[in-house]
Amino acid sequence: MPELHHSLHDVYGEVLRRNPGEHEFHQAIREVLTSLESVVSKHPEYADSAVIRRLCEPERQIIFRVPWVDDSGAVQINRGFRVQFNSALGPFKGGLRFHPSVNVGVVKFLSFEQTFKNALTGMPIGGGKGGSDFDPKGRSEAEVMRFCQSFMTELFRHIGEHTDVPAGDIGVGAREIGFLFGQYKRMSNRYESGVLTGKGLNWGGARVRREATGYGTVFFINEMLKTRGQTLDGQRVVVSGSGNVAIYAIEKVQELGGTVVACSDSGGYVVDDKGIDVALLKEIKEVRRERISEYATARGNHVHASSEGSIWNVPCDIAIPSATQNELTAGDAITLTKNGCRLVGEGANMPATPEAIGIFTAAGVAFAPGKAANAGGVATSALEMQQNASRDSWSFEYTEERLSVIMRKIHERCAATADEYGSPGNYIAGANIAGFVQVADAMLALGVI
Ligand SMILES: NC(=O)C1=CN([C@@H]2O[C@H](COP(=O)(O)OP(=O)(O)OC[C@H]3O[C@@H](n4cnc5c(N)ncnc54)[C@H](O)[C@@H]3O)[C@@H](O)[C@H]2O)C=CC1
Ligand SMILES: O=C(O)CCC(=O)C(=O)O
Repeated sequence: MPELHHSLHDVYGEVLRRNPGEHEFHQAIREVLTSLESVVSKHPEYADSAVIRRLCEPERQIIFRVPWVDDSGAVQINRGFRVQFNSALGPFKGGLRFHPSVNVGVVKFLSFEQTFKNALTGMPIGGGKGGSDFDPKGRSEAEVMRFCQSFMTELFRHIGEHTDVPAGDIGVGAREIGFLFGQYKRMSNRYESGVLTGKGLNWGGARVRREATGYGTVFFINEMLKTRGQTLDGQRVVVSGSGNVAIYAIEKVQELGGTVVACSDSGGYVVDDKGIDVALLKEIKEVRRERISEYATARGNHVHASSEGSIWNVPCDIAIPSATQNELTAGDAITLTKNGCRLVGEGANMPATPEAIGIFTAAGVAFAPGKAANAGGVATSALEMQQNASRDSWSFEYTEERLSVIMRKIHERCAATADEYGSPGNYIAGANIAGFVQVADAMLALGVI
């Protein structure tokens, strides 16, 4: 890991001291600060005005108790979080994650990343993220509903279409957004469509929001390939995860001529050399909510399922990690590179460890960071907010075209910024610097707040 310029080193020291044990948050901050070296040497005003220090401190952090009654009548207690990181560009915006690994450090890293990602979309949205250590796995629909109602009973006083607009993330899809929206409506006595995004199509949701993160990631990868004179046609692709992002990334890769040969869940992975059958995957994951091993059972003998080893052992040209943070390690990066992988696009938030990124960079593997590549989800959420504000509903084709233009512009902006700051082809530097400059300039204009 490179040494930081002394002013950035001091900022990082303060982050470590104030946020002990929050490793993912430290990791996300360190990556951005490393990219800012060239910015502070060109523009010392960012260091002078303490804007970088202010940007590393969330505006507000909310932690609350979520009590609920399970199907056996026992009282369960979970912890709820919402970190409202930065609202210089607009209302806080970002998803809710329900997973046992959720803690304040994870939510802080996600909301910090979200701030830059949202800036890159070019939409007027600030950064936030939230969630709970609630584990939806194995819970009945009635339990999930009671949990969501209790969670919103506290959250509702902190959100609003002009304040903070949550959406889904791991463990939170259209079903959970429905329960959350229902409780918000009941508590506030307002049909405030713009308070949550990812809603169902017949109650204020936007077409393409479900597909947007996965499709957007593939649009971004397609732009990267174009700069190399290539297309997705004939490429062998591995996508980790089998949730919202993964399913629609797989769908779009195959629509554009690539073959996705493997996907996974937290229990293992499947290899299907004929190409993942997306309709079957949707049936298993979205309808039946079953394990990925069921895919192999349903598909027949040519599909190999494994609960040992790593999905990254499967040879591919392109890897799209779309499950969770730090899922792709240095060892995985070495294997992927040896097996001929030439491009990695992050569908998830921070799925590659810093060591893995170092290995890809040294090997000349093109690398797209999540805050740029997966920004299509939140960008389409902003399109949902636009439709809600104007009481409108756009067609699938029109919305997908808007998404593809947004992703092309994000790609152009990251590439141009990387060139401008002396790191051509480095999308990490391009994304971090472009996002930072936009948020920092807005913060400077708003005074010391
Ligand atoms: N849903 C969205 O619009 C967006 C999501 N993301 C990010 O994409 C990633 C995936 O999110 P979603 O698809 O929405 O969630 P999801 O809950 O729909 O799917 C998550 C998938 O990851 C798998 N998974 C979780 N932990 C795992 C582990 N430790 N090892 C292997 N697999 C694991 C799950 O089994 C599931 O297949 C997350 O990092 C999320 O923050 C990023 C941008 C937008
Ligand atoms: O659509 C949104 O507001 C949330 C998307 C999200 O959580 C993310 O980009 O990581």
